[in-house]
Amino acid sequence: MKNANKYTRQYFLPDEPCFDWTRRDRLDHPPIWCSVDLRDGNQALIVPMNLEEKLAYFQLLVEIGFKEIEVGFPAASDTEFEFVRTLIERNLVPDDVTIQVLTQSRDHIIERTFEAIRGAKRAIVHLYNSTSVAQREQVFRADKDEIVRIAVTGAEQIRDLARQTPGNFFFQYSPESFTGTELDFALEICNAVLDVWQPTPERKVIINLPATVELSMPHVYASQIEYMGKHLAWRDAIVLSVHPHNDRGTGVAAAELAMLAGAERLEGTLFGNGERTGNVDIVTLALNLYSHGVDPGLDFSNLPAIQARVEALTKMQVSKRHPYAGELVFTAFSGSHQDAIAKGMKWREEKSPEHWTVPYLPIDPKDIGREYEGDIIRINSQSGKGGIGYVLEQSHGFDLPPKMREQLGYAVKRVSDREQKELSADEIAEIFMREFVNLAEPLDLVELTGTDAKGMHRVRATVVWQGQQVEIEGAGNGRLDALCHALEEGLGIRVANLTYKEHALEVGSGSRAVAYISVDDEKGNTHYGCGVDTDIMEASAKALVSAVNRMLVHSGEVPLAVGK
Ligand SMILES: CC(=O)SCCNC(=O)CCNC(=O)[C@H](O)C(C)(C)COP(=O)(O)OP(=O)(O)OC[C@H]1O[C@@H](n2cnc3c(N)ncnc32)[C@H](O)[C@@H]1OP(=O)(O)O
Ligand SMILES: CC(C)C(=O)C(=O)O
Repeated sequence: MKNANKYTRQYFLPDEPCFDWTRRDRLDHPPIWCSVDLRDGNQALIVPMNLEEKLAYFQLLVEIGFKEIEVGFPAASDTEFEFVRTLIERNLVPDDVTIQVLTQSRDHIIERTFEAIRGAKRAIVHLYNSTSVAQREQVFRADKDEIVRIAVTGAEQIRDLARQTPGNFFFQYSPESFTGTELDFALEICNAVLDVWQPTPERKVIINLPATVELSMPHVYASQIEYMGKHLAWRDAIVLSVHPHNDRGTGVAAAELAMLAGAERLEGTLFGNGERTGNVDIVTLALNLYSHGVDPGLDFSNLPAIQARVEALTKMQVSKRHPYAGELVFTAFSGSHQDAIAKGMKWREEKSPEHWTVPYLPIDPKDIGREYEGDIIRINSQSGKGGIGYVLEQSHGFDLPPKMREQLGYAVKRVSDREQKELSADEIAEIFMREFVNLAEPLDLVELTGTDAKGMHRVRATVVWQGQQVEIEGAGNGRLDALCHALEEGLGIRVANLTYKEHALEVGSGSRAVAYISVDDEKGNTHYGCGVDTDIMEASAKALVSAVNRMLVHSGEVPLAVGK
């Protein structure tokens, strides 16, 4: 990148240390949230929303719980104007919600704005003009006094029209491009506007300090906000507001640090829609607070539904990696993450159901309407036994012994790697059934009968072995032991170190039992099999035969001839 010297710093630092905010590590209450989706978000869309879409979006914002909503720039277009009139005339704004409208500091635009909000129960008139060095020089070609005059003239006109127009109006001023403005000039212009509006603690004015373009690292923005909070006049009659954008990808960090530095109000949008890289994302900010145990005062308990509505109305897509909302953000494909999540979920269930500390998952996906199944653990060739076993257990109810999970894990990874694809829970179950359950090759158990006498169990089994139907018999201190002896004595198949586990299969229709058996071959390698049947005795015999079949196939052992 040979042109780096083309760029220089465009932001300004306070001329005194403003780092009190660094001593705070946590936000303990939410800011006053103001959604600017219908204005800053809308003005950045390829096709801005129409009247019906804006009405539907407004309804969504109200449902989520926003109490301040910037509904548009009424002088921008007939749609914008009509929308504001519709909200007021159809009485669609709840009593506890204040709408906000944006205006430039130009006569006819301010007049049109007041026509739009005539009769509003509560409306904030938001005045802005650009104050940065770049905009003063290049866009307005005006000196500081002229820029202050633009702001003051607009503020006076707004003050006067508010007196003459029916409705209940509050005021907000933004020195647009604040982050590229010298801080003493930002103070001067805000104070000049405040002098016009004469706020009181009972009727405050909002001073909104936008990172119109994010020019610095977030700690610089925080220090700028702290400085303004310390030095603005009329301090007890001001609500200090921020409006971060995300040009450097640190909009959320900037907003959080600004709140540590004293910002009381925050303007942003759902999922960060907005000019260029977007406004700061309120969903992320709210859920970050939530993950620290603070109720954000906004309801995102059904985030997938909110996302679907926003995507349909804005025709914008939320990225698969978007914090909290993205399709993949609660998903682990990789083995060690899956293992830790599966163990963490179990630990929580047993030890601490009221607290959430599950590794790799900053919040409980269920709290925002996400599902565990299919959302958290997904399987591909990077996955491990823990995750694969977890998916099989959650989806199909098989609770495999740990060593057996390992064997299934390798079988599943092989398929995913070979086919280069993710495997669904049903595909994993299919591999499990095919490789481990009720196996009848090369040995097929056709029939098994048994008797008990004086603690001794005897079995007779009909099996198909090497293409022939054979009767075998054996005795032992249990049915499985007797069947092992029958296999050894009748077919020369020797098994050692048998382990056994069983449980009821609760997932799926009908009550079935499942048994897992492992046997060791002569080299000491362990082979697992599984049996499923309505009868537990049948299930365990099938599990043994399945384990033996896997041993025969995988150990490469040549069994003795029939009848030996
Ligand atoms: C950071 C932000 O997001 S700010 C909000 C930006 N949003 C929008 O612009 C969307 C809605 N805007 C619009 O529909 C149009 O721009 C309108 C209707 C407001 C104005 O339209 P027009 O007058 O046709 O054009 P335009 O916006 O180009 O006007 C630029 C003029 O306004 C001046 N101007 C721009 N902003 C302001 C302001 N806040 N206060 C006073 N004058 C301003 C410019 O200096 C320029 O002046 P000039 O004519 O002397 O050169
Ligand atoms: C009008 C202001 C607040 C704005 O949208 C911005 O600076 O980004």
